[in-house]
Amino acid sequence: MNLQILKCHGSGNDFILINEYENLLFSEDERIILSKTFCDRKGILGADGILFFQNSEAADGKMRMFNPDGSEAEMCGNGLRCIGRFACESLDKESVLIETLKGVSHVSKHKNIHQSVPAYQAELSTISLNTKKIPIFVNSDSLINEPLPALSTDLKFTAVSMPNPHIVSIVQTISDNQLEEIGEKANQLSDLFPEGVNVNFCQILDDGAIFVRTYERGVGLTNSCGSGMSASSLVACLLGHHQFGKSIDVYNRGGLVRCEAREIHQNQYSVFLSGNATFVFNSTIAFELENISHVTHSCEKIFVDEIQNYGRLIEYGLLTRDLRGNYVIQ
Ligand SMILES: N[C@H](CCC[C@H](N)C(=O)O)C(=O)O
Repeated sequence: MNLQILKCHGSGNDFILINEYENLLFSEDERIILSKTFCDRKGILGADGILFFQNSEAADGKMRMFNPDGSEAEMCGNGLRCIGRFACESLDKESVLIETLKGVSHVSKHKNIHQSVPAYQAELSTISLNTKKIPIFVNSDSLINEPLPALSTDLKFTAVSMPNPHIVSIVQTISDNQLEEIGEKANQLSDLFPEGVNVNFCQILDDGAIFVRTYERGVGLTNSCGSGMSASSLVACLLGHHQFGKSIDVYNRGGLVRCEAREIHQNQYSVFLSGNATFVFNSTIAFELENISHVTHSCEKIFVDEIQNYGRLIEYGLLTRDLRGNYVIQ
């Protein structure tokens, strides 16, 4: 079959977007095969996930997101901005409602985060600190800045459902090796995290910004994780490092986003995640589902200006701040 795809990214977290708005193209098993094959970075494409844009009876459109290991996620913050932009442009709207596995999110075009880098804002509002909702099997209703000895002898964690599962640790310095070790261990402990978990290290920077690095369930270390940066911003407010209702610059290996956590009612939260939704290329993929190992693709359009403008944003980030979270001389 020949399949049109759009490669896109949110803060360096990259996705293959497949438009099924007019009609569904794949069975459930085929979606798993596609995500494992097309996301494989040893193949001709490679990505942190596949986003299926579908029709919805409850909203303007629906997002289904699959990780490279074939698992489906309840939320994908960076992907939500990309699908939100695709929906706005396809439906000629400035804002849309996007149905996800466990809720509906508002996505709207937002003020640029940097010249010529259009930004979109996604509202993550299906959030819970209840351990049963995450789920994490511990003997308490919530886990707020507590040790998890099964993972680490010195770090403390806060568990939050976005509604995909996250744990966040506020750390002094970010070690990729330590994060990867804890991330792998956490996703092997099914008696603690029955549905796996995304693990986030969050560094509070001296100018009020934060730096977040994430080991993603079903992926591993990624340039950034939208729901992880949102979870980390919420936890930074819960632990008194930041104020609810104020925008936080969130730096990451893929660039930067802005998050604003709000307490809507007691113990009910929303996080507004603003950042780029960059289109990279359109391509037609030719393959046979029966023998999907043989895939060819012909690139129809490369979004050169968008790629260059986002690259300048990264340079700016590097000039004013090492994206690994430390200041460098300007
Ligand atoms: N790996 C995540 C899904 C993608 C989340 C991330 N890419 C984001 O932007 O939120 C999970 O299994 O929950």
